Formats: sequence, structure tokens, C-alpha cells
Amino acid sequence: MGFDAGIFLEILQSPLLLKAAWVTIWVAVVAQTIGTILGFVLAGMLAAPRVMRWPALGFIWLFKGTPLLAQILFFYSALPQMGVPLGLIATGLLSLGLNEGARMADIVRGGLMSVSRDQREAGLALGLHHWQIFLKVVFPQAIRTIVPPLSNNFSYMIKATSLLAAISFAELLRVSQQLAQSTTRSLEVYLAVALWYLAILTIWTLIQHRIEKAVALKTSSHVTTPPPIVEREVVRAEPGPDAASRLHPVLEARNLTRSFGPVKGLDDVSLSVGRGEVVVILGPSGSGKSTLLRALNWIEPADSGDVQLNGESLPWADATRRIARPERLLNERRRRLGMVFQSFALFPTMTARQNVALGPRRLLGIAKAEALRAADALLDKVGLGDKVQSYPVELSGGQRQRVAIARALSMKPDALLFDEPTSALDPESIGGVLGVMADLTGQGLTMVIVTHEIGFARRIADRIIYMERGRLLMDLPRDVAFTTAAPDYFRAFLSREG
Ligand SMILES: Nc1ncnc2c1ncn2[C@@H]1O[C@H](COP(=O)(O)OP(=O)(O)OP(=O)(O)O)[C@@H](O)[C@H]1O
Repeated sequence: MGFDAGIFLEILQSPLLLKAAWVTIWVAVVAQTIGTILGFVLAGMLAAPRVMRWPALGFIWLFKGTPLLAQILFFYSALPQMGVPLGLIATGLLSLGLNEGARMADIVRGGLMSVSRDQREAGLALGLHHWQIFLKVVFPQAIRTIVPPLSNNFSYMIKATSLLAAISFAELLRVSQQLAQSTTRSLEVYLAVALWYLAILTIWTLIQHRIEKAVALKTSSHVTTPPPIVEREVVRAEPGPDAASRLHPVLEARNLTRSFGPVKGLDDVSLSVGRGEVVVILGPSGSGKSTLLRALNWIEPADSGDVQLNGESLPWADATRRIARPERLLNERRRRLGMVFQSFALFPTMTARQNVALGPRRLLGIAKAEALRAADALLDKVGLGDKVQSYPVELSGGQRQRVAIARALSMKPDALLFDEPTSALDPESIGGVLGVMADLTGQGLTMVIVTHEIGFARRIADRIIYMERGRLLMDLPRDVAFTTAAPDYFRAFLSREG
């Protein structure tokens, strides 16, 4: 008997299959809901003292360690014999729901653990109750980690309902078995059922995208109109014929622009940094200093302009025609620029020496023993010879930042970029980090430093750059920048910053 398209279409739309599809959907939804709630309860028990943890562990062990079909048959046949008669619907929902609870417990636990401890501590410090911290702080963040695997589990749940056919539950598979027997058209019937499953799962995939979008971190759609630009005279000292930025330019930005809605993060910024120069970028908060530094390293995209490293051009297209750069090209470029972040950004699962040795080992292909030896030497250089085996969590802020500097140095970069390296530090640690940076300036390294430490800039910079509202307004040698020859707006900034 060959395939008959007419019969297939008739079966596809048959009220029996339609009803069975509906049963499949609601059973999956209710079982998933039971499983998800149970998952949260079990995850809570796992985080509780031992007396609560053991029953949760036992439950998970039992339900994850035995086949779902065996659990369904147990609830269906063994429980009534033990004096607990369950109806067909209860058996189906309970077996799928309990099994899912065991699977969800780990997913929920992973989600809750993904929220960093300082978020809870910040809530406690505000005086929030534990349940308020959970509802307002932890849950909204954890849910972003929980939703993708939860959605995946629900897709599995839709298919797992077919196991209920074993206890004659009238879901899609069971009904199709009956239809195949009564019509003797198994090819058309099973094809129709497969299409039904596919349709349900496709709709679910679309809903899943919506949910993931809804729980993703929001960016504000509020558009602020920037205050009108105050016209300022741009003051740039023309570099002399033997200036490093003219003779040996390492890093050059040409006409970089970057807009965030109506806000101009970078407004036609050009600058050239010569080999061995120490350039400090100053400016009020929000003036575009970090955006510039990140664009120089291709971490932040620019709308247009060009960033040259040792004369090698890597232009951004204009705003309407962004060029997709091959990742390999960008990585090669980034490897030649070391970057130190405000928040240290050390890898928490690695010791100080592993953090420092990672780049040379993995990217420069240096042998492990040699990379570790070099890492120890660099850590010694930044005053952390006794901390090579410590993990980031065991180090103070200042020590972490010094490891970050050693890590940036480990790649022997052409230039080092510092993005407010001391802003997250207490006054005592700031001195140590600035001391290490000051030492580096004496070693011929090319450095671009964004900082609010005016005194430090005054001591170590070769050139001072001043930015305001995304514009580079001043570029002067240090000796001139801190004199009365500097423009009024810069001197006003210095007196404001104290
Ligand atoms: N991802 C973003 N989305 C929207 N606006 C942004 C974004 N990043 C930066 N901006 C805006 O661009 C401007 C420049 O920001 P940037 O972080 O570069 O300033 P900054 O000079 O480094 O400030 P600070 O000294 O406070 O760190 C600011 O007005 C900021 O609000």
C-alpha cells in the first residue's frame, strides 16, 4: 500500500490527533511547571544545612539514576498495589514532574550560583531581607542562566510525554498507535504525528526566543538630549621633527567617531603615540576616555575612522557600512596591545602565575616551564614574588591589579593601555599600582593611560591629552600642560579635580 497524500491530509487534521496534540501540550506544560517548582525547592535544600541536603541529594540520585519509563510504570502499577491508587492523569503528571524536578535542581543551582556573592552582600548591606534579595536581586539575574537549559528541557518534555503511551495515556503517540491499527495506514499516521511534534516544537522554539529576549539584560531606550556644545579652542602642540610620535609612531587613531544615540562617545578623534611615549588622557566623567581606549584596542567598535598599529592600517567603515573583521585579524592586533582594566579582570580559576603565563603559553607557544618561570619573574617585578601561587580571590585589589599589569606585560606588547587602573582601589593600594606603572615608564614602554590621578599624570606623562564630550580638545607636552600656557578650560578642569 503506497503513500496516499489525501489520506495523510485527512489524518493530519483529524479531531482525534488534534485533541491528542492538545493533551500532549498541556501535560508537558503542567509537568514542566511541577518540575521547575520542585527544582527550585531542591536547589534551596541543596544550599541548606546537611539535614536538608541529604534528602534532596537522595531524591536527585534516585530520579536521575533510573529510567523515566521505569518510573512511569512504577507509579502506574506498583503504587496501586501498595495501596496508593493514582489515576492515569496523576500518574503521568507525577512521574514526568518528579523526574523533571531532579533534572531542574542542578539547572536552578547553577543559575543561582552564577550570581556573584557581592550582589547578595550589596543587598544585605542595604538592609534587604533574604527573601527580598532573592526576589529582587538574585532571581532576575539567575533566570537568564536558567532559561536556556529550561527551554531545552521543555522541548525534551514534549517528546517525553510519548513515554506515557506505555500506560495507555491518550497523548499523541498513543492515539496514533490506535489510529494506525484502526485505519491500517501506519505510514500516513506516523508521518502526521511526526509533523505534529515538529509543529509544536517549532512554535516552542519561537516562544523560547521571546522569553530569552524578555529576560536578557536591558539597555535603556530613554534618549537624553545632550546639552549644547560649548565651543572650545582645540589646542595641539605640533610634534617636533625628532618627536617619537613623528619618527616612530606605534599607535595612531585617525578620525575615530562613535555615537550612542544622540551622545557622541567619540567625535572625530585623532592622535598619535610614539615609541616609548607615555600619554595620559584626562577629562571629566563621560568625556569618552574609556571609549577611545577600547576603540584603540578594537574591543569597542567605532562607527568610522582608522586605528594604525606600527603603520598597519585597520580602518572602520563608515557608519552605514561596518566591515566585519575576521576574528583572527582582530586577535592578532589585540595580542600586540596589552590592556589593564579598571576591574582587574583576572581569571578566577587560575593562580597569579597561571594568569600571567596563559597568554605566552597558549598564544606565543612558549613551553610551560619557561612560561611559568617568566611569569614568576614578572610577578617578582611587580612586587608579588611571594604570591605566585595565590588565586585572585586571595589577593587584595592592589595586588590583583599588579597581577593584571604583569599579565599584560607577559605578551611583550607594542603598547600598554591602562583604563583607569586605580579607580577601584583604596588609597593605600593606589600607591603600589602607580609605583609599578611609574617603574615601567622608565623602561621605554609605550603607554596610554586613562586616569583621574592628576598628580601621577604630572609626574610621569610625556604628553597630556584632554577630552570633553567625545572631543579631543588638548594635546600638549606635560611641561606645557601644567603651566599657564594651557587653555583655560583645562586649567578649570585641574582646579575642579583638586
Ligand atoms: N554602551 C554604551 N551605551 C550607551 N552610551 C554609552 C555606552 N558606553 C559609553 N556611553 C556613553 O559615552 C560617553 C563616554 O563614555 P566613557 O565611558 O568613554 O567616558 P569616560 O570619559 O571614560 O568616563 P569615566 O571617567 O566616568 O569613566 C558617556 O556619555 C557614556 O554615557
